[in-house]
Amino acid sequence: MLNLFRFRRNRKRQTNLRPKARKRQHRFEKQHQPQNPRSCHPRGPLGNLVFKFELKRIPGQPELAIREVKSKKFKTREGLCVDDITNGKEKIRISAVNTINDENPPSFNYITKIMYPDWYRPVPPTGCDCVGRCSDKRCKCAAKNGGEIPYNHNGAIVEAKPLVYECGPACKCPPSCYNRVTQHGMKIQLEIFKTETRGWGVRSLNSISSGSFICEYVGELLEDTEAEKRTGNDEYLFDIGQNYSDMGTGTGVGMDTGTDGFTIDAANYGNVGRFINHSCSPNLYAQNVLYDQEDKRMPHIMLFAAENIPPLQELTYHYNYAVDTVHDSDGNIKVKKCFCGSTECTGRLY
Ligand SMILES: C[S@@+](CC[C@H](N)C(=O)[O-])C[C@H]1O[C@@H](n2cnc3c(N)ncnc32)[C@H](O)[C@@H]1O
Repeated sequence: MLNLFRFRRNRKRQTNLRPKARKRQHRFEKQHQPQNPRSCHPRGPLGNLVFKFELKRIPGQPELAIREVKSKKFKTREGLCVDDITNGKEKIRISAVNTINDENPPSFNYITKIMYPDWYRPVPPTGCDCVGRCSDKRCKCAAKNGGEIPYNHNGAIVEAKPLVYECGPACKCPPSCYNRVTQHGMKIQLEIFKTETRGWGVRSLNSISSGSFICEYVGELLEDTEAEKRTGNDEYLFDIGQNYSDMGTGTGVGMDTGTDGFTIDAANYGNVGRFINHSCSPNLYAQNVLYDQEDKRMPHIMLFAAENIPPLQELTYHYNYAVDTVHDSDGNIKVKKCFCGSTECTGRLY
């Protein structure tokens, strides 16, 4: 009632105003119009209705992961058992968190680069001549990728490819070139955590957008014949040949290794990639990448986000085992149940 009264008084006063001032007055009145008593929504500065909502938690609804991460400082995080499993070897530290039991993560030698065999002599790839920035049309490396740089300007991979060629040491472009992504290493803050059923797993403290580079699968590079001798300890074997022949879709941790190929063993020497579990509905995929050498039989295995991933969701990829093809040292078929928990779970890892 009071508002209405003021409004009327202003209208009266308006008649004595000059045109410019009247316009201003009009605008003011429009913005501060009394509300329609039947409408419960206030009006904003432009006279539009403003709808306000209040979000209330359902009783018992769990806290959002993002809050859990942001509200607690690292040191006070529940279950924190190792501050940095990399011992300072990565640019970003990777913590280990165990809220299940008192176990610490298994010991292994943390490495950040693939360990090549003694006989290995890398053949450096030919580089591009792009002085300023690489572009789809002129860059020789883009040409190797089918005429386009496989990343966008945010560093996200555009699509999965059999093989991605990044610019390398012989290229004239600067380190900031957008065709250099995985070679700069991990950017996403990861942690390892103890799961109920699958040993240790990996998750991120931040949300991850689709196409982001997560980490490389690093370990000792072995010839398949050498890897086959490690059947008793095959939990961390990644068959590169399998990944390459599958045109970038398959992976193959612990796979039956074929001949004439290479395998990465991360059991004794490895990085955080060794802790990434299998899921039948994975949120990561393994991408072959070459940049520092030319041999297509041994590309780097780089893991990328296949979708947007919220904070603290476990990161997984598909190991791509063919069921009944994994054998123990006596030649018997090994059976391993899958506990990924996905609705699409096939029940068997191998
Ligand atoms: C590369 S390691 C992954 C890290 C492992 N969880 C650890 O604690 O070190 C692969 C092994 O993890 C376990 N694993 C991974 N994904 C699994 C799944 N979905 N179901 C059951 N076990 C799984 C299996 O023992 C498998 O051989």
